[in-house]
Amino acid sequence: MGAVALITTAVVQNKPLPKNMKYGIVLDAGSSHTSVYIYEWPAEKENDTGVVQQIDACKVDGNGISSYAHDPPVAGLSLQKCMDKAREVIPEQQQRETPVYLGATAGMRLLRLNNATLADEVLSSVGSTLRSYPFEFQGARIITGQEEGAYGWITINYLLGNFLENSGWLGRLKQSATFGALDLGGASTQITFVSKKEIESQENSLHFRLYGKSYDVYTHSYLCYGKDQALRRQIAYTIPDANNSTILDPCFNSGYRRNTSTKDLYSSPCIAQQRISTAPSNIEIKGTGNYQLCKQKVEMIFNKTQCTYSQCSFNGIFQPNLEGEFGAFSAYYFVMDFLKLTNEKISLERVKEAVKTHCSRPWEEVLKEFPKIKEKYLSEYCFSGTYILSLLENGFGFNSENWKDISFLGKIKGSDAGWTLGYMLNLTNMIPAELPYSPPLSHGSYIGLMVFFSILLVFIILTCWLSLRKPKCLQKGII
Ligand SMILES: Nc1ccn([C@@H]2O[C@H](COP(=O)(O)OP(=O)(O)O)[C@@H](O)[C@H]2O)c(=O)n1
Ligand SMILES: [Ca+2]
Repeated sequence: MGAVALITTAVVQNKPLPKNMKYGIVLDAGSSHTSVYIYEWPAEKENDTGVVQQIDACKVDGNGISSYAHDPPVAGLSLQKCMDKAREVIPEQQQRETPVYLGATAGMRLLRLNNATLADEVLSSVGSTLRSYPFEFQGARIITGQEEGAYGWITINYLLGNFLENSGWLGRLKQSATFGALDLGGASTQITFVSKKEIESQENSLHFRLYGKSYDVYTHSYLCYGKDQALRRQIAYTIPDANNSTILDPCFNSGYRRNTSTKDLYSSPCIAQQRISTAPSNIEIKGTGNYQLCKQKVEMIFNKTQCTYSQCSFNGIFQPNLEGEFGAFSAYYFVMDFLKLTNEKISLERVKEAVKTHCSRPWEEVLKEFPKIKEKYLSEYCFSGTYILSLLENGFGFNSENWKDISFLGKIKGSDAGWTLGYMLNLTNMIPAELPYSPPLSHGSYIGLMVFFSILLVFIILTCWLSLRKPKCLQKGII
């Protein structure tokens, strides 16, 4: 009876308390669109790694907030539908203590370069909408390219569980067990990885201490090298003169046609050096679908000639040798997923063949096969595939050898790969510099051991009792 009481007490007394969940909201105000992410984690475990999970993602209708520069109040209104949804997802009693962060990226960086006042107006418009909700508003700001790179790196390694793996004594012996992060947006692209070599330029160097381990990280954000801005630059290279308004473009499938206004094309600061005064006001782009020619045109935007460091990627930017494995996400994933090239066993040569084949397909055929995909996206996969290959190979220096080290990542354990999770983890101080104390036994193992020892105790008591009784019986028998 004593043993039964012991077991019951152990189980009842140590039953885990009902989970007290916490929530956080991050808005990723990208150049092409805004997404609202909702995260959830158990309050008592917030310093563990891998406990924060994305429970909802909502895509805001329309384009990115920078596209509302002509009418800033509408930028805030555009967020309402997704914020109303957040109010439905997060339990009412938790809403007041749920932080909301908005981080704007390269689209807003470009708007700020064009017109800082308009950029401020857009930010205050989205800020006042977010303040009108019952959450704890923590600010709406333009994050730096360095932050964007760093938080993307933190997100994927947190979700992959790499920090936990490195934190034990065995992990400390390992060289580089984190994944590098490759993020391709519409207006900028980031590359971030741990480097053993000296980082020669201060602005590309980050130092982190996470879960008791130090990381020296290289990062760079290339403004204007997101795929939408790169496409503009590629088109701007062949603007015809006033007498002729047609461009033959090898980066679009043959048979594809698109009209574009030069004013719109030239509105971006990324085209500053390519503007010509004699350009017609409207141009018609006609696709010719030729991968090789497209690649040649795309490569014109990488300047490989000047470098004041021991080595550079392009445009005179220092980059140490690539090290370890990489996770490529955002537009890298969307494009490669469409082209069915995310399987890591596919070699670089086969990827090139597949992009070449896609570029050579007539537009009519592509359109027939994918009637549900938005025409803007569908028409740009030839360019995007070619650009991704050029950026990775010609820009960052990947080759047939280390291509296998790139994994194209959409979601990791249910959460989107991107900078938002890392941003929230940092701002809520959820990643400790040192290893948090954790009891040597988990709840399950503790109960298991209690049960085991209780059974052992019963067994010992029974054995003793039997061995003490036996002689008495025998004695009785003799008598
Ligand atoms: N399903 C999707 C969604 C986005 N995208 C692209 O992914 C990119 C996302 O960039 P972004 O809006 O985050 O821009 P940045 O501010 O990060 O430069 C854009 O080029 C979109 O066109 C895509 O190719 N397929
Ligand atoms: Ca982005």
